Formats: sequence, C-alpha cells, structure tokens
Amino acid sequence: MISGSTPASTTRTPSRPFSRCSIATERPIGPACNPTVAGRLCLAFGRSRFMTLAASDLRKSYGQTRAVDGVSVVLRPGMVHAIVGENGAGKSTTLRMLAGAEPPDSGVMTLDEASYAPPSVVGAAALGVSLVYQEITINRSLTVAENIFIDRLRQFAGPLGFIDRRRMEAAARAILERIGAQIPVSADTGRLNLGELKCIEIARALSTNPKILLLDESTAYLDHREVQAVLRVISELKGQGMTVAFVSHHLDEVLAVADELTILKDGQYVGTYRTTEIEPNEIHRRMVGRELARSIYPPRPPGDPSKPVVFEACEVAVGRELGGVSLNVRAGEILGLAGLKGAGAEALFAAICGDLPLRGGSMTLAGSLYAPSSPTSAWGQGVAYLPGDRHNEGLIADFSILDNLVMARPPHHGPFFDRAAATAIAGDLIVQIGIKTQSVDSSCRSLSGGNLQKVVIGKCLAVQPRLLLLNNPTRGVDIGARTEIYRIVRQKAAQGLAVILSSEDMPELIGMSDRLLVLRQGQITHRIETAADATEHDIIGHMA
Ligand SMILES: Nc1ncnc2c1ncn2[C@@H]1O[C@H](COP(=O)(O)OP(=O)(O)OP(=O)(O)O)[C@@H](O)[C@H]1O
Repeated sequence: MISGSTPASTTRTPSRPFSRCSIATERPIGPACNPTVAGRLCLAFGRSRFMTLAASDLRKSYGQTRAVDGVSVVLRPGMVHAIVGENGAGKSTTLRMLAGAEPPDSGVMTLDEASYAPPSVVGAAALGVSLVYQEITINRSLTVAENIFIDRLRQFAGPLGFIDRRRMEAAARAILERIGAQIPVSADTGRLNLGELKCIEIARALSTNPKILLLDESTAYLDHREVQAVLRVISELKGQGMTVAFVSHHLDEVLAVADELTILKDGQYVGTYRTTEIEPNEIHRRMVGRELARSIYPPRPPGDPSKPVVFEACEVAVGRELGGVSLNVRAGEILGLAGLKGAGAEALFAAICGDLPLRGGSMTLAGSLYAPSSPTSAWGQGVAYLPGDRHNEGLIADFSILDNLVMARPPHHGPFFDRAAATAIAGDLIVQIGIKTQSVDSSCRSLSGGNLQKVVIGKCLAVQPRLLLLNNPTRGVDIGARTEIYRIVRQKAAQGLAVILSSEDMPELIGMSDRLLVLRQGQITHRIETAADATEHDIIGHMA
C-alpha cells in the first residue's frame, strides 16, 4: 500500500459519479486497471520483469514556486498511465522525480513496494526506470547509434578497447526498427529533423531495457505518421507488460493509448480516472477549472480578395527540399501548409526568413522584390518567424523572459536600451498570452515547456510583424493557452497581419487556416481554397 496522505481528490465531490482508480488501495480495480493478457503472462512467469512504481504525496519547490504540491500516482505493469494538466501543472517535475533527475523535497516513492529513491537518472535506469525528456537532448556532433548508447558505449568495446561500431550499429538498428523509425544509424544527427531526433531519444530509453518508461511530451515533435508509429509502440510495450507513463497535451492521443489518467492542476493532484469512464470535456474542466468553449478555433471571417497580397513566392526552389513552389498570402489571411517532415515547409520558411538562399525563383514582400540576406534582415523588414525548435532557434534559455520577449526589436531611448518600455511590453505580453511566471526577470530556464513556447510566440508578436511564419506554434502548449493563442493570431490577422502556418497538428491546420496547400517532396500536390471544408483524410491522402 502506498503510504502518504489521502489524495486531494478524495475530498472533492465530482459533478457526476466517476469510477476513480484506487490510488490508495493495493489492488487495481475493474478491467481498466488489469494488466493486458500479455502483461499478466509476463507477471505470472516472472514478476520481477515488470514493476509497479508508486509515488505518494510528492512535493517539490523551486524558490517560491511550488511546482509539485502533494502529487500521488501509481504506475502499474501492462498499463499506460497518462499525466495531464495545463502548462506548469507539474507534469514534467513529477516525471523528473520518478526518473531520478531531481529528488523530491518530500513524499514517498516505491518500486514494487520497496523503497525507491534513485540518486540519478543513471541510477533509476539501472533499476529499470527510463525517462524521455520533453526537450530534445541529442548531441548533434554524434551519430544516431552513438546517441542511443551515449552513456553505455563501453559495452561495445572490443578486447583492445576500441568500439565495435558494427555491433553498436546493429543494436541501434534493431531498436529503431522496433519503433518503426527508418533512420540510418550512422547518420549525422545534425541533419535530422526534430521528429527523427525524438525517435532516437525514445530508442535510447528503450535501449536500457526499462521496465518502466516515462514519456514526457514525446509526440509533440512528431508528424502525423510518426505519432501513429509511437502510439503503436506504446500499445505494443503495454502488451508486453511494460509500465508506461505518458504526458501529452493532445487528449486524442491520451485517450487512444492510456488506461488511466491523472490530472494535475497548479502542482496539485486532482484525481486519477479510468480513461473509459471520463468524458473529454470533463477532463478539460478538471484541468483548466472551467468549461472550455465549444470550439477552440475562432470564427473565420469571409475571404476578401480585395486585400493586398503581402507575400508572394514565384517558382521558389530551396536546396534539395523545395523545387519551384508558387504561393501568395494576403493581409488578414492565414495560409496553412500541410506536409510530412521534409516535404518543403521548413525550407520555404528558411528562405523567407533569410536563413537559406534561393536556388531558383523570386519572392516579393508588399509588392517589392524581397531577398533577405539574413534572419536579421528579414525581421527588420517585418517578417517574424516562430521556429519549430524553441530551444535551439527560438530563444536563449539563460536570458530572462523580458530579454527574450524584446530581443527581436529592443526598445530604445536614443542610443540606450529603454528598460521601462521593455518591461511594459513584456508585462503586456505575459498577461496577453498567459505566461506563467513569478516575474519578467525570471530566467527562461525556470519555465515549463509550454510557457517557453509562449515566450517565443510573444517575441514574434512584440515586433508587430506584417508577415508571421508559424512553424508548429502550439507544440507543448495546453488547450486553454492554445485557444488564447489562436484568438490572438486571428485578431492580429483581422488587423492586417498575413500568416503562413505550418503544423503537424491536423485539426489546428484545418481549424485555423483560410486556405490550405499540401506539400509533398518539395512540390505543392493539392490546393484547398476553403480550409473549413477540408478533411484530415483528404489532406493526409495528398501528403503521403
Ligand atoms: N528548474 C526550475 N526552476 C524554477 N522553476 C521551475 C523549474 N522547473 C519547473 N519550474 C516551475 O515549476 C512549475 C511546474 O513546471 P513543470 O515543467 O513541471 O510543468 P508542466 O506541467 O510539465 O508544464 P508544460 O506542460 O508546460 O511542460 C512551473 O511553474 C515551472 O515554471
């Protein structure tokens, strides 16, 4: 039995009777808490193969911030346990404590009922608990195989101490095949996309043969096809009896794979439920503390062909990724780009924001020839870019929130930085976008993943751009904040902003775009004039 205090939710009265999983009892209740048949067989033949990880009344503070404030959770063999909550609710902190990355301030953790207090991530992995972090942790100067076995290369050392690369690469290939990732094991990771990097991290976690796998927003960087592959792997691992904890802001994914879910709010435990017995609306209500609007997407104004074209690309070709694409976007319009990774959207964005030269074609901005020599030149001409990788391209994590928000266009008073104006701009954005922080001067390192994403969005809005390029803008952002970001983007569009939106989140793409283009292998394969009429099926059919 888990020791510790009674979970907070037992004192709450649900609005309708939910069958809650019994966090405080030893025995799982009902079918949803039973391991799968495969899991039961594994348990019967070797109980030590799969394990139960339980945490009771965990607490963790960072200075004044109570990141986790009395969280209890039981992860059982053969089951997928989702942990959900708004940005900053304490999900990552909880997983980090379970994985030995940080010690709790207080609380009790047990592994198969034995006391569990891993001194480090390596210590936890040795006990069978592996974490895939929310942010990308790949060393881009190493190959795929080296990254997978980064802390265990010695196991491939031959008698003379040299690494047997063939053996290491064969082992890496076997794990990647297991998760359906087609990545060459000797590939230079510097050339891989974010989805591929995430697959390598999942492979790295699996390479330790964990009994308990903790996945923190592991699908956030993946495209439609990769998400499906990872969800299949999770189901397969569950079928083998593995214990999986899964954090995601996408309830459809959660409901597709999870048996139970624990809701956190502001660091506190709300409750644990069987996914078959709680409605999505109710999950949202308990996460956010209020009902969500029926649609998270703002209404689309009718298209207005009399509005001026803000940006036009004519037969634009970039590197090997984009081969002669023509498109335009008008003031007030949101143009959606659909496509798998490498289909061409990132190359197009890189050219528009001055990061890559054109191989062919031309671009115009507000009717004039546009050929930015660098990102600084693009930003200077009113083109703001929200990159897909917030950590490497979007912000400087060691700088304060204020510095990051005004970085693209710092306010000046004569030759001097105008700190008062910067504080006012940053303060407004923090309120407008709902960035959860103690102060504008806090380091970005202190922010949760979703709040970091909001800082990057704020940085783009602070320059009051005329063209906004959004690459997966709501990656890792909770549904309440997403609704707010959609509202702000639509509001800015109504004021004349032109937006190009590339997203791997299909409902977002359909819900936010006015028109849609589908890209495949560097070409536009399909044009949808009224995005509201598009279906996911139709789009996916032209992507693959
Ligand atoms: N190292 C740190 N220093 C200071 N504060 C931190 C630190 N890590 C987390 N926090 C704070 O703890 C709270 C919980 O953060 P956590 O990352 O666990 O949230 P989360 O639920 O995973 O959010 P998200 O969905 O945005 O990833 C947040 O308010 C965050 O700002």
